[in-house]
Amino acid sequence: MHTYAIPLRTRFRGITVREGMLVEGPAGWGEFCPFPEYDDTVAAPWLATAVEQGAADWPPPVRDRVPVNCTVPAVGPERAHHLAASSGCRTAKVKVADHPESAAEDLARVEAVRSALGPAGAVRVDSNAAWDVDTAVARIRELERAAGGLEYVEQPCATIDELAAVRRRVDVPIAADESIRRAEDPLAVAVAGAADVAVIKCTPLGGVRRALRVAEACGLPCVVSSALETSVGLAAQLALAGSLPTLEHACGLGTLSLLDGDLVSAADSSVPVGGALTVPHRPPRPDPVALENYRMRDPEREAWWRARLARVSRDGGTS
Ligand SMILES: O=C(O)CCC(=O)c1ccccc1C(=O)O
Ligand SMILES: [Mg+2]
Repeated sequence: MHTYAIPLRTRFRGITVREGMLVEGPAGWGEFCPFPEYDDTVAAPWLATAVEQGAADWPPPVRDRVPVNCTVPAVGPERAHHLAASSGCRTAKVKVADHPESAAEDLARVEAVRSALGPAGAVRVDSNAAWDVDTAVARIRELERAAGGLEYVEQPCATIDELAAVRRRVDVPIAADESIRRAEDPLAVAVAGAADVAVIKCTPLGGVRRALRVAEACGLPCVVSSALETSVGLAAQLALAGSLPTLEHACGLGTLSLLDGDLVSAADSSVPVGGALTVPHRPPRPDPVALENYRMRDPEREAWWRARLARVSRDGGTS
């Protein structure tokens, strides 16, 4: 196994360095990278995803290429314009509500992204559950105007009931992300009429096969989205995106550019070309030079990750 620490190019989700481990199975490598604040119970399905990948136990894909969005973090308008324009993607996902006074910056950012993509592009926003219902309704209307139309807004509020309330009051479609983390969640989202789109991440859900069942239970169009993995973990997400029976929206898997580097060779790297990624048929192998480059150098963090992996492999899945 290998423990890594890769700096982020821009702070994302409050983190500046992505840490995780690569673990080798009988048929390939998987990635174990639950965010540091997650407890062992939450981390357990992340390990299941890595174990499934290590067994190369993925369903056969039904498509070779997956269109992706470029992800625009909470940056200024010039940088946002550059990221969207240079991505080659026709869809952009813009992070908003990064801090309590962000409203004006958010409007400038979506305006810049729209001008970069042109009228034919699609702009979606993600507020990571930051708003209450009234704030969400007000902000979504302003953002929609500034963006000249929004494809959807991802997780405007924290709870399923709040999502349903916002959905009744705005015309912009609602996507559920954080509300879909456990296998029983999608049914709750569906019953409440809380969303138009389901954001599915196989990494926290426990693997490609499990996520496919979750997607089916949702009965909604799905967007497969990254958990900020390296190309090793992104391979599982791409296997999921490749095997969904239908795919109507660009996926949120173009996130490698948020990291300073990768753990595989350039040929195996999941960098979008022409706004799309290729579905891998087997897990990519880590590259020894890259592994050394991004090896975890802090012995305390290294020990922390090894202890976490040991605990979760021993009893994390059962307790
Ligand atoms: O969907 C994307 O474009 C990128 C993935 C992304 O935003 C993300 C990455 C890691 C953790 C949470 C999220 C999120 O969607 O909120
Ligand atoms: Mg999200």
